[in-house]
Amino acid sequence: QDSFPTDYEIAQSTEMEPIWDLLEPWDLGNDDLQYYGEYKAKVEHHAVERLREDAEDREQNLVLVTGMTPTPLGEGKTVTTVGLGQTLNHIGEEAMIAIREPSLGPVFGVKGGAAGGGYSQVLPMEDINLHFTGDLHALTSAHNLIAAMLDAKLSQGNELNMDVNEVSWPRALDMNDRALRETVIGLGGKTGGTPREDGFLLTAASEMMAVLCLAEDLGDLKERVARVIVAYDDDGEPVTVDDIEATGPVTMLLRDAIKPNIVQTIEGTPAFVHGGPFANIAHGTNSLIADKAAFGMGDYLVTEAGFGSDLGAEKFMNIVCRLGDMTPNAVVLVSSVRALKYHGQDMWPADFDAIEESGIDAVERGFENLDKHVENLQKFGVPVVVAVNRFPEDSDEEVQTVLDHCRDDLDVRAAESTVFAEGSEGGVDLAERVVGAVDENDPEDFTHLYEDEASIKEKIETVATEVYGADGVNYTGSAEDDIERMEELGFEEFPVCLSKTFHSLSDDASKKGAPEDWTLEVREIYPSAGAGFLVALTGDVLTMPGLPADPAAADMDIDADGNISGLF
Ligand SMILES: Nc1ncnc2c1ncn2[C@@H]1O[C@H](COP(=O)(O)OP(=O)(O)O)[C@@H](O)[C@H]1O
Ligand SMILES: O=COP(=O)(O)O
Ligand SMILES: [Mg+2]
Repeated sequence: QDSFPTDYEIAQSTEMEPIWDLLEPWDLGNDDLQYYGEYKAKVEHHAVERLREDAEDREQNLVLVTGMTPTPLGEGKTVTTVGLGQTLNHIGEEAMIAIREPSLGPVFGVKGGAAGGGYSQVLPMEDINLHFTGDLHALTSAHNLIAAMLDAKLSQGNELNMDVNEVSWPRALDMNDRALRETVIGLGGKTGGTPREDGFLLTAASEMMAVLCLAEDLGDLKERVARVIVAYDDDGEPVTVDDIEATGPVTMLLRDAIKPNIVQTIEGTPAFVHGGPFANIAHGTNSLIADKAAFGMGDYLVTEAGFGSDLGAEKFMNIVCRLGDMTPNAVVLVSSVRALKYHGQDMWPADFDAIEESGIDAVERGFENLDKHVENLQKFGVPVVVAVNRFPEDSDEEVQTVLDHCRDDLDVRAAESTVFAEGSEGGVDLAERVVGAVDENDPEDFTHLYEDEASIKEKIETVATEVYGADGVNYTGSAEDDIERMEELGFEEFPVCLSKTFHSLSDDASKKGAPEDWTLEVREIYPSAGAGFLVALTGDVLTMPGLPADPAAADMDIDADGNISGLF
């Protein structure tokens, strides 16, 4: 691939339009936009409201992009989302894109940026992958203001009678720093506060992120912030952000972050890039505000849910579409030859690059994983289109084997996609099959996997058995007591967001394919009362990831003229 330019080189060689010129034909003018330089903007509240109203008179064809269980590098959902959005416009449809904004954790870690790649990127990729418009910084500050005000209450009179062992609000940082996973704070004697165990989670896993992504508008955001539970008192009663008098200042810190960011793709398609929850430790899709605004601008909205369909897509269907009252009209399942080969045998993610095998049988052995993801998605009653995201090292024969398997054995639409290497020229077959799927779809067929009235255990067990392929669920740690507390608090009707490894359909990262004869371990359940869902922790999933010994950061640099290298 030496000849192929880097993502950054392609981005730098693209002549971007000033964002005000780009958006003018899409009915967004100067007084609708808060500019962050020439190429980035936030959409003002009144314009979001107008777009929501405009959406009532438009077709709202919602296309979700998900994937099979990925290798540690990712299989191209963001690339496919951007590429498909570009291609739909290229073939004459009016399409919008909505994706999440990157976290510095993965940018400097293993996966790198989240602005797409090749000729299917959102721009300016170096801004978007670094500080963008400051939303992640604002969310980190908002999260930590709550933590600081909580500890101030705790160590200066504790008039709320908070139980020091029942504080449920850690600190946050937008960096993969395992050393901060478990900490002891309040040291230093009388002036140091109240000594207690604490820790950090990645900002993407903060309930502040989830609240931002599910809020309707600034007023709703404030009400949700107020409801966030940060601790329990000596009687086991919840203590909220409002109880510690932090609602106002925290919402004030998010007054810009709540406005959706809008940028452009390499081919000049407008794209919302807003909110950034991961799909393993959080719910995994961009803000509802961006989705609802996008529906007012185009007849198609292409949006991405993180990691495999067992994570992002399951949560999109069961949580986001439920809370946001949306109905997907088609789902694109991104597959790759490299991921299929990866699923031919059990292996730890770190051993991924050990795959040398080539040829058809190596690809065919991985079909078990792809088939399970297709089967899962069909349970939601939404038509599936498999995209074979072609990498440079793939042979025609390997790609054709996947297409034939999908069309002949699974009887689902499938298309080769080369939107990475070619932009919209490489996405026409995929886009046409997506349009076909949307045209044939009956939105009435869409269904959640469980009803609001189902019990908490029924919800967890439905996802575990129907989506992950588990035989059942084993509740360990505090899980049983937590469920009782959730029921006492009246949260039984909340949907459940399962936090699980993304390296496997199961909760064991070394298991590939479609693991059978296993039981899901759920060890803790806590409420995201502001977001409106419960979080169930499984296995050894980490809300504060760590950096590898050789992080992507080590290959990044900037010269005296500001030219960046190594960012991808
Ligand atoms: N067809 C492709 N050829 C080469 N590199 C690709 C291709 N598709 C994706 N990539 C690269 O793989 C990585 C993961 O892509 P991304 O779209 O972020 O995946 P996901 O969103 O599924 O995690 C990125 O570095 C991206 O540039
Ligand atoms: O939450 C994870 O998202 P990606 O799969 O797009 O990295
Ligand atoms: Mg992605």
